[in-house]
Amino acid sequence: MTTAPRLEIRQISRSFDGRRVVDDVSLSIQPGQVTCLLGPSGCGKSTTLRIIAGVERQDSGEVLVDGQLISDGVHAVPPEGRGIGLMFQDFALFPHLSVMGNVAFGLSDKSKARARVEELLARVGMSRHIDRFPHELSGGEQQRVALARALAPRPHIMLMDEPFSGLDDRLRDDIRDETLAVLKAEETAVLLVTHEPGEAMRMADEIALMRDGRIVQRGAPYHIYNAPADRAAAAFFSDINVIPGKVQGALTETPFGQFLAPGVPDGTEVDIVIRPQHLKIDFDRHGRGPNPTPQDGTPARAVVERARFMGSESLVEFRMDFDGSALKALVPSVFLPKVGTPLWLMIRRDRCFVFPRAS
Ligand SMILES: Nc1ncnc2c1ncn2[C@@H]1O[C@H](COP(=O)(O)OP(=O)(O)OP(=O)(O)O)[C@@H](O)[C@H]1O
Repeated sequence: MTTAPRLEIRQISRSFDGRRVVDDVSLSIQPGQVTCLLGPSGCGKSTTLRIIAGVERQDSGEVLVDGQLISDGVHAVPPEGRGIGLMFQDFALFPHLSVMGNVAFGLSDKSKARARVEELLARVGMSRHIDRFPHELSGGEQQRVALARALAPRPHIMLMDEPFSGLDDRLRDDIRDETLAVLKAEETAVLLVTHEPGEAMRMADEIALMRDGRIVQRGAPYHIYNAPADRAAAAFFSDINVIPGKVQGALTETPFGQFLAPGVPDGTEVDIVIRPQHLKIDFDRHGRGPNPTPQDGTPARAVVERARFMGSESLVEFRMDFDGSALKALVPSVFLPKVGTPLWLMIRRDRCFVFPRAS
């Protein structure tokens, strides 16, 4: 038996001043699943979230909760009737209410409120602060209380818009992990908006990558990172190297030998994309490089233009002998070559992506 997704949106669109900022967006989320809506600033993430929450209306498309239609652009269940919890970056606590008062705020059955508040505060590690007021708490503590408050009415769905962006890095990692544990334990379906790929990869069961109002790719973090839909999708997650080529007879010529481009018509310009951590470096042996292996392919000589120590890694920038193009490699930081050193580069062919060049 298949059960309806906890949250489903179908072909949602919304325009402002004649510009489509949400364009035919569909998504579905199961109980206990975290989906991250990831994309650059202004791509339409928050508008999508606001439509689901019911504080913005769509021009077309449907929102369903547990298979029930709650909004189709004409009829809409009001925000408070949707069973949806919200947690936004600027969702401040009520300053005049204690932690207890804040977390109990959305609970209608006051006789059971104390037990529920205590349960949630224990879960977010805030039990001993139950009688404090917001101004007596640190930013991270306030965020935990905000999470407890959002979860108190047992929402089936939680919408989170950059909820951790006000926190410093270390605290943010801890609170993210705690939040995730609590949301999973409560079987809440979560849609989290972020523009940070690191946050999405850390939090998400599924990432929906959004650009110019559209979802350009959906999948598990591992899949999106390792099989990006296009060059921009690859570039969103890390620095990339782009080796340009032109296809002749299903092959393209590069400094690293020929690359297969099956099914690509002759004359098509392509970009071969590789992340800097997938370049290998080897020493120059009096003008000769390492012996090629089938996986690494042909090595190519290059000269170090810049090398930066970055803690656990070094970022080394090269100028290729073949055509003067520039490439970057991320290598363990025990290796920090001097500027001007000739070295040999190899690229992990199984980690390269070949995309037709975008015009
Ligand atoms: N009420 C509105 N009236 C006019 N334009 C709007 C309105 N709300 C949003 N927009 C525009 O729609 C586009 C998408 O905005 P949205 O807030 O959804 O993007 P976002 O991806 O969440 O960005 P950010 O990460 O910066 O919050 C932006 O160009 C924004 O200026």
